[in-house]
Amino acid sequence: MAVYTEVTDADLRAFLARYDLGDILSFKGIAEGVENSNYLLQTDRGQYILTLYEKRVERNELPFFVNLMEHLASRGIPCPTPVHSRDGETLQELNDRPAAIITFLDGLWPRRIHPFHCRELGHHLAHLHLAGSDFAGHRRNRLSIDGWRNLLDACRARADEVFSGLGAELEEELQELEARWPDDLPSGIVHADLFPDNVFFRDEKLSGLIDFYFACNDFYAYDVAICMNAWCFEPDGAFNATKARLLLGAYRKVRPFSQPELDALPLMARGSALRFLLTRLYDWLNHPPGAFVDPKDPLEYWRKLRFHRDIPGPGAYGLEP
Ligand SMILES: Nc1ncnc2c1ncn2[C@@H]1O[C@H](COP(=O)(O)OP(=O)(O)OP(=O)(O)O)[C@@H](O)[C@H]1O
Ligand SMILES: N[C@@H](CCO)C(=O)O
Repeated sequence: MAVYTEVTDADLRAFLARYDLGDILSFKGIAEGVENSNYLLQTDRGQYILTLYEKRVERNELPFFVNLMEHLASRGIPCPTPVHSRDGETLQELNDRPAAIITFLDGLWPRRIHPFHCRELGHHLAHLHLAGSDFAGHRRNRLSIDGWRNLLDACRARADEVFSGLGAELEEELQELEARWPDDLPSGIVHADLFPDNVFFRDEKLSGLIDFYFACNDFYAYDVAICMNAWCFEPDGAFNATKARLLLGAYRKVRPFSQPELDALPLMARGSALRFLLTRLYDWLNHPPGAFVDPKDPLEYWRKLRFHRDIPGPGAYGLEP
């Protein structure tokens, strides 16, 4: 369910009068997604997504996200482009919410991951990192290591409701990451949430990258590790080294890893697993009964974290050192 704010035909007509998008052919709410209200809009000029930004996206950060999409799209990244109103604006108000119209991207997100998806992803992720390198905006990653401490503090007292001892294990893991987390790896704009439901494919080719609302400045290798965790484990929890090799191999052909980045990959993967474990744990412990959206499984990420903690080094990802 992702239509929190209703938009009537009259609201829509008044809103679209600010744009040069032609005649409305159809307009309907999109069920997928949880953060914002999204509508699919078809006019005689094409298809668009109208997003009304709900409470979880901070208003003062919207220009960063919208300008970033525009910048990346202008560099050839297959991401949505914000549509300008007649007076040149990309952000507007609709029904007391900030709102934007972005271009529609063709394709479907993969329900089942095949090796070719990982190769395509690695290639496009590296291009995204390169394309973001001359973007003028900056956004600190609030869900990086200092943010994990706040999240763990908020969950610590009740973590053992998931399993006895989880709280202590998380504390130990975070302390080790705090002691070892680097501060000098190559960094820049990262997507930070490039899960399969944010990546579209057509005919085995990547056709779209969406949902830039966690994008921020952080280590490139951390973004790679987020993808490895989200794409290279099988539904039964087994790590698929072939998928990782394809993802990392395609990435490094476009943007080679430095030796410190390669060495840091297992640590980045642990950090990235802890980040999603903690946000899922927080949601799992705090979701209201009967909420529309079922919380995602925190333990999936606990198992991933343990995998990366137990490997001897980045060779386990199928790469030459
Ligand atoms: N530019 C686009 N082109 C085509 N479809 C899109 C586009 N943007 C969003 N969608 C569709 O809308 C759905 C929800 O979008 P999105 O994932 O950005 O929602 P959200 O509520 O902002 O985020 P989250 O997934 O974090 O809850 C997507 O699954 C996709 O079906
Ligand atoms: N991709 C996140 C949720 C949305 O950011 C997760 O799977 O926990």
